[in-house]
Amino acid sequence: MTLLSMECAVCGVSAPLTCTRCRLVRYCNGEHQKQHWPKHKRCCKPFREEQDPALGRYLAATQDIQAKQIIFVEEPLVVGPKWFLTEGEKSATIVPCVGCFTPCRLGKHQCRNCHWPVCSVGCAHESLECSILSLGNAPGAKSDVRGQHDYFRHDALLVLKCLLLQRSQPERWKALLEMQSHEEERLGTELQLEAEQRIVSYLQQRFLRRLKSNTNKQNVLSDYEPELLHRLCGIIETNYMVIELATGVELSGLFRQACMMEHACQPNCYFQFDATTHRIAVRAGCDIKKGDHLKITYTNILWGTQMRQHHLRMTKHFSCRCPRCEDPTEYGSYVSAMRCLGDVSKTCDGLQLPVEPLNEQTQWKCDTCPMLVDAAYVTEVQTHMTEEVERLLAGSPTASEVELLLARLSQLLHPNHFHMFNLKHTLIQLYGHEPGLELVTLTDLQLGRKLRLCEELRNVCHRLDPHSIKLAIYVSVILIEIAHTLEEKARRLPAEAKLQLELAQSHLQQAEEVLEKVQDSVAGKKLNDRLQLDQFELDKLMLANNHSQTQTAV
Ligand SMILES: C[S@@+](CC[C@H](N)C(=O)[O-])C[C@H]1O[C@@H](n2cnc3c(N)ncnc32)[C@H](O)[C@@H]1O
Repeated sequence: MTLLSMECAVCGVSAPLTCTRCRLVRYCNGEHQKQHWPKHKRCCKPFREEQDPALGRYLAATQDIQAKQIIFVEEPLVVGPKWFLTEGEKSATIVPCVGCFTPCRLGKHQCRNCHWPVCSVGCAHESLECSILSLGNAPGAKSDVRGQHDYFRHDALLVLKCLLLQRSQPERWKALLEMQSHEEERLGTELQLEAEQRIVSYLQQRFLRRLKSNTNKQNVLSDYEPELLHRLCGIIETNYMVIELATGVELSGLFRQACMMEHACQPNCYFQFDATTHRIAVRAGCDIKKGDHLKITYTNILWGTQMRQHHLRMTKHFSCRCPRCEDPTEYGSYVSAMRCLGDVSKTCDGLQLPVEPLNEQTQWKCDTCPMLVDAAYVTEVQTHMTEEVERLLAGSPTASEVELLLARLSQLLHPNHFHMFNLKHTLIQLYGHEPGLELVTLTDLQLGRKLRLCEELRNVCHRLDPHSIKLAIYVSVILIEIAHTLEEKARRLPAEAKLQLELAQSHLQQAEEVLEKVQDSVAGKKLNDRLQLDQFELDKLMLANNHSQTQTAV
């Protein structure tokens, strides 16, 4: 994907000059740049960097910004392999090429100098990085696989890439060290312990300490002490952004400006990557007013407040105080709400909500009876349910298995609770697709249930993310499934066919618009392909319906 037009903003010919302030608009000559300025100044670099004791550095709009407008585009300070690896990824036989990050088989091709895995013998990588990696004793391609996994720790490469900026790109190094690292908050935490074992001591023992005894390389780096490496781990953990390539490969990147955007549980910006240059484009997800902060979401906005807060505290070391976090109902979505079970003498239909949502130890109070429960009870129930839901969803369940768990959880949870949401989102994709449950075979009751579930889910998404900035994939799936259901209703009720088909068409158009935001992601592309087919099929259906109506009229 090319993020920016390469043509002159005035006459459209290929343009060599760029506006030096925002670097977003191009011109073929100075005359056209001058001519365009009265118009361009209304959107040229519409933000500035500011500082706040609680937030640190952040970005604020200096003028009104329209939805979808590109706010800025920037080069990465550093891009490297995925930062947070699951246990499975740590022991995978397919690993990123040390040169271009293309997935390659461990032991197939190796760099001639450092012996790290490469996609092909000709794929070169950065020479300084290669010379440091060549200080290690790489295991041979035929050696024990566990030994190879232990040696080729590609997540540690990201830290090495950061470290090498001190020599190769001093400007970027300076910008990197200005980033928030939360060094003090990390001291003694599990995150720091893990970083010590997996990254810091590994880089030190296998490569960096050997610099001292190597007369040619002694002065390559002025600082590679463990404290600096821990600081870099903190910077990465606090700031890294996930870059998803069209191939499905996930990389991690650090960006000077984009990483300054603060977190909010309802964001107003989103970003897209150029897979070739790894540049990032930050866009407005909705209209942004002058003075508003530019905000993205660092966590999963479908989680309830307690889980989001926990995740942000553990990884980013702050407590979010956005309006959603302060609202026990989370904008009326009730995604954390539990059902009140009443007491031994009386059952109750009320809902348990956190008294102080920002307090991890808060009590939960019923909105109908005086019943209070402790945070520990809620956490225990939630943890148990998380395990059950994850286990079920990991095993490609059938619709009836999902219905069973839903029925069980509905005794304890609000229908919109995030666990219920997850199960229902799976269910709408099973009704109409599961073998034996294709649309034509669904009973009217099942079809009606599918439609009701879709509407419930859409309502939750709208409350949490009214502009579908973070939930674009979820929302487009819901819209597409609504369209399928309406098409099937049209087939069953010829008298209403025209209306139902037009409604289906409008849902597919909405899905297309929502998908624009995620057009560069693998899931977004896949959904978009499916949407094109659906639109084609719907057009055919509409034509056939028009034709049969004309025939009837004649
Ligand atoms: C990606 S950095 C953002 C840039 C950072 N403020 C700086 O000065 O470099 C993330 C850190 O910014 C701070 N931060 C971001 N959003 C915040 C929020 N909503 N409330 C409090 N602190 C926030 C936290 O310290 C967090 O770990």
